[in-house]
Amino acid sequence: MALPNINPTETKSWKKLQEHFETISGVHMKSLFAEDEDRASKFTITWDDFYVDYSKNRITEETVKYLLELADEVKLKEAINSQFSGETINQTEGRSVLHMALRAPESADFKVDGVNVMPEIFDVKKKIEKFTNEVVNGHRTGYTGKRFTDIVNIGIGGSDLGPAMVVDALQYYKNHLTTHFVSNVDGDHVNEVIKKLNPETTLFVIVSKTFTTQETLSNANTIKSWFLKSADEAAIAEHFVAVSTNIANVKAFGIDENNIFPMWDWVGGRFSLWSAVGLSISLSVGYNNFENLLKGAHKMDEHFKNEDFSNNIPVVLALISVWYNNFFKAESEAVIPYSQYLNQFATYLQQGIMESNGKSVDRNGNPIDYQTGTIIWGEPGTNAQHAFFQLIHQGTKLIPADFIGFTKSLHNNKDHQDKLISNFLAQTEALLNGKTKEDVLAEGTADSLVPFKVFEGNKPTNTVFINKLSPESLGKLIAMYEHKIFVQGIIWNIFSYDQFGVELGKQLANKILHEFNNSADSVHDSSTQNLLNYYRGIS
Ligand SMILES: O=P(O)(O)OC[C@H]1O[C@H](O)[C@H](O)[C@@H](O)[C@@H]1O
Repeated sequence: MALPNINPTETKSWKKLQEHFETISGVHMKSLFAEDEDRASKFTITWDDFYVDYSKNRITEETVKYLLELADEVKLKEAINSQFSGETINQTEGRSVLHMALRAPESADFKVDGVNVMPEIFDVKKKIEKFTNEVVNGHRTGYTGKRFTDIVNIGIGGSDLGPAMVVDALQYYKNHLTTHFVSNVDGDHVNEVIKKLNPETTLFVIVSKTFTTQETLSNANTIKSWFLKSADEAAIAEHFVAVSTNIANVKAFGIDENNIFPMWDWVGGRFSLWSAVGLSISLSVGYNNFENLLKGAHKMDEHFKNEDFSNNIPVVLALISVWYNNFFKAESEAVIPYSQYLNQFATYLQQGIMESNGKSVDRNGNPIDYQTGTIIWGEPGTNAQHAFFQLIHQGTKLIPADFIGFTKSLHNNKDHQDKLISNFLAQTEALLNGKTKEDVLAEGTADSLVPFKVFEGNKPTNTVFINKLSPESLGKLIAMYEHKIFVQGIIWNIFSYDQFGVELGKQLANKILHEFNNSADSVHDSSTQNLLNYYRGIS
């Protein structure tokens, strides 16, 4: 069965939202708060250890009502059911989209082509658990009998960003193994990592869903050659494992069959950290913590699937984002985690959000005349405050922002935590209220400086306050954004699970690479041709 196929701009609710927008776009949120003392609690969802306050948005109850009607009109509920029941909702690639199955309990029933996939998921999970325990406990050793000290994840895109972000985010829970990530085809990346490694004690995890990706295969081959300078071929079986759907290519690379961790084409690369792609997570924080990450994501799946839309965190966040994207014409959204552990979170989300929803044709293949995927960016607070917050506060662009914070710190330093959270709260308050001319004058500011010190305010934020950063709460948070992506793709009537837009550059790079060593027979524009000649002349 196909996904619903409804042009959102032709729905009744879209028209209502358009008219409603005209009445609300000039309203300051300050007055919305002043008019309704229950506003904050009306627009707050509490669920498990999540407290999500979306009251600091340019919305009223009427806005939410129309947005919820939009969700109904585009048949969001049906779409969610189609996804969870394993229908081939990735229609352009003819695949199901079932990363939720990877974090479901063994008793769950997720079917692809009528076959329950839970048994094979659990076979691989058991393999991950056994392998993790053997490496962490030192029962599995390198070719000279020494225990492993270092793990190198070799992958790119979805085979790198998720594991890298999670390993960094969960460093508090880490064991003695040092984990490295090699992704870029830039040889300086792999060589800098190699400098830190001892071949006798390093385990290499090659992660590539397709096992055809230029960057990953180049890095894997470079590492293999370096490794073989100290070890012989037989040692590869002890030091190299692979995660892939392409078993034939993995074997051709020389990886022992027992060292292959399979994945499936119904797991999109950017949603794959829950599969064996997360092997380096499991190795870094131990299998139990990896399980807890999955458990958290599963809880969010249940919330998303079963909760009424008005109280459904991913749905509400997605609708608010559509409101800004399509009515206020906001181009970007910032994600600001008040946790240094989430340093790579925005980078990770960029792939998930922008690769999924960066589309400009609808599900009929027709060009779209409304906005789709938002630009995502961000950095942890408080650092971000000292970098780009000026533009959010006083620039000309509207940048809705998600503020993510944790009520408890992991190292229990109350002094730092109070300072961190006071900033976390103060920023959304400042963005809401701004600072009036009267306030500025009352501070004794010279008249000539007043205009520069006035803050308009009325800048929207969502606050996602979570009890504490743990594998489980991180799993919930990531899954929250995954479902937000899905909801937006449904509303915009696009296919969120293909990424044909990354192919053209790859094809042309291969052609140019060929030309570096062969007489050129293809024609380029004069700019590209000059640059190519310039490189050939001096390289
Ligand atoms: O895991 P791989 O097959 O090596 O793919 C790695 C990445 O490369 C591709 O170009 C896609 O754009 C990404 O979605 C994918 O995650």
